[in-house]
Formats: sequence, C-alpha cells, structure tokens
Amino acid sequence: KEKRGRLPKHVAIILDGNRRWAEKRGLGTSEGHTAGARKLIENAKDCFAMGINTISLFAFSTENWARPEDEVNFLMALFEKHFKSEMPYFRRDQIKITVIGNRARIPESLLGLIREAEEATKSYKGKQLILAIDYSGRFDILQACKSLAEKAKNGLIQVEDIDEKLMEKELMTNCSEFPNPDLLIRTSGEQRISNFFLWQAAYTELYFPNVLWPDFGEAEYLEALTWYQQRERRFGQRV
Ligand SMILES: CC(C)CCOP(=O)(O)OP(=O)(O)O
Ligand SMILES: [Mg+2]
Repeated sequence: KEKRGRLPKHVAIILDGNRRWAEKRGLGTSEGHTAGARKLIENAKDCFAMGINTISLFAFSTENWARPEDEVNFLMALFEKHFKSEMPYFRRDQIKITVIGNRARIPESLLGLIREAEEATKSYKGKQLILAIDYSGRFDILQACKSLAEKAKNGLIQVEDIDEKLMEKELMTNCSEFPNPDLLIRTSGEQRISNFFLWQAAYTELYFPNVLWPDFGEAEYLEALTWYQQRERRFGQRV
C-alpha cells in the first residue's frame, strides 16, 4: 500500500474534447485541435515543473485515421509545427522524447522530426515525455507476444521464462523507467480506455473529469493530483 500524499511518477492522459470545445465557441475543428495542441505543451511543462517525471499523452489513436482526410492532415501538420517549436525547450530542460505507436502511416516529414527529437534527447535522464501517435494498446500487446514467440522459437528464451517482467520489456513503453502509469486522466466526460494502455494501466487510478481538453489547465491538473493523493493505492491487496 502506498502512503497518501505521493505525487504520481507517471501520468498518462487521453486528450479528448477538442471538437466539442470548438463547437461550443462556434469555432472550426482545426481551432479546437490548435487549442488542444497548445494545451498539450502547457500541461507537459506544468507537469514537469510540479516534479512529475514521466508523462504519456495519447495524441493520436489508430482509430483517428478514420477521420476526414483534411482533419488528419491538419493534425499531422500540427504535430510537425510543435516538434519544431518545442525542440529548444526539450533540449534546455533535458526532456527525453519518445514516440510510441505504429509508424507505418506517419508522414515522412513528421517521421523525420520524431527521429531527430528522439535522437537529440535519448541520453537525458529524469524527465520523459512519451507521445502516443497511432498507438493501439492491443497492437502493442500483439507485437510483444510475437516478439516473445519469435525468441522462444529461436531458443533465445524458454517459454517458462516468460513473465510480466519479460513482457514489459517487449512493450513499447519499455522506453520508460516507469512504464506503468500511476494516474490516467481522460478529459471530456468519456469514460473509456479506447485502446490506450491496456496492459500498463492494470493498476492505474482512472480519473475522468468532464472538462474538455482545451480547458484542462493547471487548476484542473492540481484537482486531478489532489484526487490521486486521496486514493488509497492498494494494488489489489486488502487495506
Ligand atoms: C486527435 C484527438 C486526440 C483529439 C481529441 O479531441 P476530439 O477530436 O476527439 O474531440 P471530440 O471528442 O469533442 O470530438
Ligand atoms: Mg473525442
């Protein structure tokens, strides 16, 4: 049992509500995503400033490819814009950047910026930003299973060696010192994991505020952390 009052080591966020936020203001979807992207950066900075060392942001799910082409293109261009504009911050504050997900459909121009950011920040310790782009929890588990099966077939491991530790080494979150989030926040009132961290969130505290993502600022963040600190973390044991 964890004692009360601890800050989470790893916070995962499913950002949701950009389009509804825009609609409420008579704005277009693009303006909703623009506001959402700005909030993504602001929140990451607040988080690191508060001493939370690992943040995972579900910025684009595999299902999001089904959106209208112009919206998908706008989102990809938005990611490119922010990779370019935030690189100086990532370097100055030594934030290790990792992008997890299936890269096959990411435009080459964005891929280049991702590789550059990961390469430039790979040796940083301490603070880490994990961006899930075209990530799918089931795909992550399946690719890990295939990798373990391959190793067993090639005699690199024995089947009986396969345990949670070995599995977690194969998941895309093996990039992190803290692969499993302590707190998962999903904004906009939706209460679904939506194929995000299925394995990693096994014991994660789930927090579902009604606020729409572009309105999720520092005050809302502090509310989430206060809520988290009051949770009795039992990890399945009795109190
Ligand atoms: C791309 C994605 C992370 C944006 C999240 O907001 P959304 O577009 O799902 O907005 P709505 O839930 O309001 O439709
Ligand atoms: Mg949504």
